[in-house]
Amino acid sequence: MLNFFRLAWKISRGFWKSEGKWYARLLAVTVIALQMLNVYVMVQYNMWQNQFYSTIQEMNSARFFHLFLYWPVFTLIFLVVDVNKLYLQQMLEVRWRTWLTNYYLQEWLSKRTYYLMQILDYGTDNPDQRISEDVRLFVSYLLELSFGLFRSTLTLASFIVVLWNLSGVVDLTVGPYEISIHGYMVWVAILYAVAGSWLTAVVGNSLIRLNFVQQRYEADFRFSLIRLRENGEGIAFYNGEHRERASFTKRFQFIIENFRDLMSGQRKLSYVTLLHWRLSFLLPYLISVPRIFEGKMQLGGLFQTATAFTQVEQSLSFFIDKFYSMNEASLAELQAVTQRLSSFAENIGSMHETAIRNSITISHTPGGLLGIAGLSVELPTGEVLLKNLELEVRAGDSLLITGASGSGKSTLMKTLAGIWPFGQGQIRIPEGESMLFLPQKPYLPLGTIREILAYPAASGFFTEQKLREIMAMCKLGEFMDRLDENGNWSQILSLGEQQRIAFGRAILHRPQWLFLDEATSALDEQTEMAMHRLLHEQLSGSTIISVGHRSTLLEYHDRILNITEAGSWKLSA
Ligand SMILES: Nc1ncnc2c1ncn2[C@@H]1O[C@H](COP(=O)(O)OP(=O)(O)OP(=O)(O)O)[C@@H](O)[C@H]1O
Repeated sequence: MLNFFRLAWKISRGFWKSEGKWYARLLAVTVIALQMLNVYVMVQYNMWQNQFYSTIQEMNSARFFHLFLYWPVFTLIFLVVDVNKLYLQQMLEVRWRTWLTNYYLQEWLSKRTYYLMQILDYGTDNPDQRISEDVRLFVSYLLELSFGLFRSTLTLASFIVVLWNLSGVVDLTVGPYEISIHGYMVWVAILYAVAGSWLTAVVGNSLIRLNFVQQRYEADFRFSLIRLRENGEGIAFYNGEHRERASFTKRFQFIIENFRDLMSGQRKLSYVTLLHWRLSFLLPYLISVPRIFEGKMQLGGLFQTATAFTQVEQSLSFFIDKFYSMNEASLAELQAVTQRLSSFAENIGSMHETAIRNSITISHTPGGLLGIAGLSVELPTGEVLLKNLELEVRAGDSLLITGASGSGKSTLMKTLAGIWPFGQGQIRIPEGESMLFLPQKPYLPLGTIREILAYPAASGFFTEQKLREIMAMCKLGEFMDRLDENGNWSQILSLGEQQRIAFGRAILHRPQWLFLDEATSALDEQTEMAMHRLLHEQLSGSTIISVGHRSTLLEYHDRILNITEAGSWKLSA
């Protein structure tokens, strides 16, 4: 239990010390103050009841009606306090969740943690679920349980003494008959609850749809996060983090907007449910008041008991529902969520350490030169893939990297892109020159073909005419009329078509350095040659470094780096 509090505080403290801390603290203090006010007014109400019934016992009807005027005042205070307490609690929840989601997104995207987690797999399952579902549950459960515990403790302490001192048998008049019914309040309560449930169902109807939509938005948000995890490599090659971030923010916005509608709907429903709850205090009085005027009964004690009983019963059921029931266990769920979030944060930390430990130094130097000195590329296990590579590639050169399957060609490309941290040596990157990496399986973001072609630039970056021209060159003419069609194109297009889209992207972006990692593997030899010819024509000044198996590629490259057995290599012209 102590460990749970420690972990929960570790996850929470950032928010309570963040930029918006004063507003958050003000919201929390206001909710607590409203809760205290609520309990205070409840005690006043209970005292008012004493006076009220004494007046009835004295058969002083004038004073009775005078005291009765206090009831709407109490009711109004209860309604305004309770409804707004919930609303403010939800405002705090929205702010806290937004902060915590942004925090985890920032940590997950920084230092390419999302990609390192994918290649190292230190046991963080579904990071997307941690960010979308667990953060939501953590914030909502923690607030609900903390405020609920506070309120119930205060109420229980205030009313348990009252109930202890008041008890008795309930006498009831039904028409001409006087009967004593044990459990009378229970029957009234059951009927009243059924009526309340029906009314709640009618007023709360719109909440069902809103909840449904909310779940869909949550799932959409989660799915977009899953896509980043699945396509980590492609996004890392494109440095597409900023575009991904924009897409996440947009989807998260839908969640928050719908949640605001939910909050308004819930506010309406709360007026009904809380009015129902408030009326339940009046009901026993209304039923019994005629007999008091007849002087046949002294019901003050009974109704006081009823009020105190309701308060004590509700406070106690909070403990039972939220704390002691291990089946429904909100606390158990909160503990699990806390555990999942803190292990996720720990794994992010160890990924950041891995990135820092990276002993491959990448520097940016002027002069249009890619220089590699003493570069050894390793696997996370320490196994060496490539030993002591010395290589210089000048602007305008072209280099083909060959070698048996599994020899480490793709890993060398990842190292040059700066996304593979395992190994030693120095890489000098030409300063201020644009670089583009095309992997074997291109990354296609969700959206239209126009957005996909422009990626990682924004969709409006290139003119329609330019896009059509490039599509014609890359033999993608059949999709020209579908430029603005939304779809999961990575599922629709063939790998060859996807690779031609990546070529189109390269020509659009005109990088000074282009790295192709088996980027034409799915094309037939003729189309492959046509694509390379196109690159040479369109990007004549660019340096091209390719990984490939086919001999047809030799024609388009000046030099060959062949990775041979056990990490050795050979450079030939
Ligand atoms: N994340 C990883 N963890 C452990 N081993 C890895 C990881 N990524 C790659 N490897 C291993 O590194 C070796 C080199 O892989 P790489 O993809 O660089 O080979 P390649 O020469 O490009 O192969 P191919 O020609 O088949 O594409 C392979 O044995 C592969 O199993």
